[in-house]
Amino acid sequence: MTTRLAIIGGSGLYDLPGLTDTRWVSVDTPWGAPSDEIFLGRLGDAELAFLPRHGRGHRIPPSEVNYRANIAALKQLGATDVLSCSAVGGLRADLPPGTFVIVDQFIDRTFARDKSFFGTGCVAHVSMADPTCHRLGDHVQKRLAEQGVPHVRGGTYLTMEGPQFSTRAESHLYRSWNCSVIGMTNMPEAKLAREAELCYCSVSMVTDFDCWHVGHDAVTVDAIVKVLLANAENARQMVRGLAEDVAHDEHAAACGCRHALDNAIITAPAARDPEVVKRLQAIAGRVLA
Ligand SMILES: CSC[C@H]1O[C@H](OP(=O)(O)O)[C@H](O)[C@@H]1O
Ligand SMILES: Nc1ncnc2[nH]cnc12
Repeated sequence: MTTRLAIIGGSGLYDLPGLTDTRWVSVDTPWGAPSDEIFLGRLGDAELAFLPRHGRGHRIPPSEVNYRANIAALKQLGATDVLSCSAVGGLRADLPPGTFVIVDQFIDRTFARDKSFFGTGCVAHVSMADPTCHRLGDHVQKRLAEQGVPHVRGGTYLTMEGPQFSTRAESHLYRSWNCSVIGMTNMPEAKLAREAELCYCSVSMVTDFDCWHVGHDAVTVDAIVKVLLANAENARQMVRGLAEDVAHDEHAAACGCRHALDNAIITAPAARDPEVVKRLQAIAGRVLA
């Protein structure tokens, strides 16, 4: 299996200049339409797909992003690896704005989103013990180090429902849970990537200190955008380098993420709903064929 990298661009990352053979393609999925058309292009001999999570112009709020359609569309286009880029608030004093965190754990506090491709007619339970791809994280870390970008390997991303930012009491609560950063989008994205057997790595760029830090004003969109604009080129450069590395990674095919469904489906074959199974071909064809 070849490796194909997809980038999900978060706040401030709505395009990916510098590619060749570029085009925007429209993709439909059994779960509806993704956030926008998907941008395809090449970097050297690497093929890339790019999807702006909130759509171009940032039209879609975090609770209304169709996460299932986004992940399914990337899978349908042949993506094997997903790099998720996000803006986050820092919940630790040693994670100031401008720091990139290669997240490796999540706490999911969202409650108004579709979180699984599976359901009545075909039930599955994938492991989320290690929700991100360590191999992909290695590539990201290497690139950020080469670029001299301040970064941290590992951290817990608290996903809140939003769209309002946290109260001060909530911010302190999440700090007491040892969370590193806070955002509104990585769940259920990471869960769905796992169900679709995609390698998933979240790179979160700290844009603010949320509202817990006595020495800093509470977060505003204005302040976030300023930091995003100042750091967007770091993110783009990292992505461009990563494309080549991922394309030539000999270990990719053996990655455990790509076998997440091996022991996950519990519904007996005879009890599966044929319509549901048909829909699931888009993301689970490997085990349901
Ligand atoms: C623009 S401020 C809040 C907004 O930014 C983050 O989005 P993303 O993860 O797509 O970069 C955060 O989760 C909120 O959706
Ligand atoms: N403080 C914060 N809370 C939630 N999402 C964010 N995205 C960027 N900063 C954030």
